[in-house]
Amino acid sequence: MNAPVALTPASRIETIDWAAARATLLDRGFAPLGPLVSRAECEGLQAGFDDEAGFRSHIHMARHGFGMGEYKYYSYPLPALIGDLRAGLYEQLVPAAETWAERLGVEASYPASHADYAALCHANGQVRPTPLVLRYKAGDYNRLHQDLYGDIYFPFQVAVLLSEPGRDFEGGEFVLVENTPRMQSRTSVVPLRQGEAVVFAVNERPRLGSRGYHRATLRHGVSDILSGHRATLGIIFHDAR
Ligand SMILES: O=C(O)CCC(=O)C(=O)O
Ligand SMILES: [Fe+2]
Repeated sequence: MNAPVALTPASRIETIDWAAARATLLDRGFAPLGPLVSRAECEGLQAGFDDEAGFRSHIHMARHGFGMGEYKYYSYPLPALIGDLRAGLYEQLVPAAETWAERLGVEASYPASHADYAALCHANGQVRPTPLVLRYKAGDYNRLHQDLYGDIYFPFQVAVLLSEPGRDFEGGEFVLVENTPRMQSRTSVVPLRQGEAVVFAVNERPRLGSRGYHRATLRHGVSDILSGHRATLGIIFHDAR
């Protein structure tokens, strides 16, 4: 059985050990956050995939060379659960984003609230919502990629696994690959159960080397789904051009 998940998204976000999560994120470029979405909500989000309403576009990944599988971007207004998670997670991640910018030596200021951050995106012509739900079946996969949608981007994003490994699908692991200049790639597999979340770098992370911080580039993807069906909720904090 999965651990019970507290009632509201805000209270679930509060139960996360953010000091530890931010430290892991800064150290490795990703951090598992544990249970974030209840089983009933996971099932509800998956069932909603077949609705026409509520989404702005439906992507068949093979047509774009992204892999195999499909995804849909939500339209505004976002479902309350997703809007609440997006706003609540953003606030907890701002301190890490600021440290990150400092270490990378970039000018960046992140408003305290996601509403203000979204307004910045919108003023820059990035007005289309980016939260999405992805669905894969046996044989599908997601090629390593980055979710950049314009000049403005928040350095982290969150993915929530909506299916239960072993029960609903096999294979289909969430993977991250880090590339550092003059070094070979490093791969990380993030084990997730239904409703569990991971926060990870959208693009680059400051990596501590012998001469201070340098940039390492991260990409994420999903290994082959061997059987069954797998779904994910993706929460990206910047909007798209
Ligand atoms: O299905 C996954 O686990 C990866 C989803 C993804 O690419 C994303 O959330 O940006
Ligand atoms: Fe992605």
